[in-house]
Amino acid sequence: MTPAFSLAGISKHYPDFSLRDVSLTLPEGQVMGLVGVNGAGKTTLMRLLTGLAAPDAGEVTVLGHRLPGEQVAAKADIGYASEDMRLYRGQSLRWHIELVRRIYPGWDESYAAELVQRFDLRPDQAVGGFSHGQRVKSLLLLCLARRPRLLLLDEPTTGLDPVARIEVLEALADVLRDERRSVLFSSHNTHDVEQLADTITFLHQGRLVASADKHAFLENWRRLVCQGPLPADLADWPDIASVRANGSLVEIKARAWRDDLPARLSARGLQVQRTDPMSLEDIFITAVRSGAVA
Ligand SMILES: Nc1ncnc2c1ncn2[C@@H]1O[C@H](COP(=O)(O)OP(=O)(O)OP(=O)(O)O)[C@@H](O)[C@H]1O
Repeated sequence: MTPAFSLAGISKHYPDFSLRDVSLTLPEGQVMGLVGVNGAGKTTLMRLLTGLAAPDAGEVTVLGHRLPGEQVAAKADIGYASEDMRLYRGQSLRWHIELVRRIYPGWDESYAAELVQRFDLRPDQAVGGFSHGQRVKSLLLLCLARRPRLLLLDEPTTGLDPVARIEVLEALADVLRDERRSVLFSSHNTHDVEQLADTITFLHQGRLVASADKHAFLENWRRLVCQGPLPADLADWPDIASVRANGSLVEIKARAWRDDLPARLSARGLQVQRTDPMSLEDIFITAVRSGAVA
């Protein structure tokens, strides 16, 4: 099956920032969450996928089309919604729908009408009077009703108050459940992507820190609380991402959990007292600090 996109050895350099050697594939029909702090390179990565920016090295292929050469063909099937897209404040949502409908032949009129209902939007009100949440939902509607095969959503929940954030996430979850389209969805917030994504990719300072199936992350990472003397070489074990000792208590974060880890620790004099799963947020922070690379 053709992947929704693949990035092979991508680098992009700006004067004060570089995206370095990123290789990443999104299988068709999957939802990938792209998580990173401010300035991690999320928007840069999205812009490379839309053809708005060209890589300095590596290959970008979107829906089987090589970019930038075949970007016209690729763009017809990409829906991109980002924070800096603006609606015309004095115009209504209906006016915007008409504008986009005329540009895109694949526009699905009845789906647009369904999304107006589902997102609880007033199509005849000027969008300048919409709340931030309503504007985000309007942008999503204008993107989704084109029925693109690949949806790129750049931080759709940023700047929303908690109520609007939940509303947008629920609306998106509904839509994505129905659709099974390919989606790349970026956020600062692991909680947001956790609800929607099948796979999660962590980006930090322009590098891919880790990328895996959401359940694999949760399976592979564990926090262990142990008692005993700290073996000097523990931090070098390849399955251990971090070690913190406080007196005789030792906290270990394991990145490749296997059932034999407690026995191996015990053989070195460290008794495991408890083993806990880790949240995606904790996994992200630990992966970034330990410099784990996908
Ligand atoms: N056209 C450009 N020229 C110069 N620098 C750029 C350009 N575009 C992005 N950058 C720089 O690249 C870095 C990464 O920016 P990017 O917008 O990709 O990060 P981000 O992860 O999306 O951040 P945020 O979460 O704050 O939106 C930033 O330091 C930014 O200033």
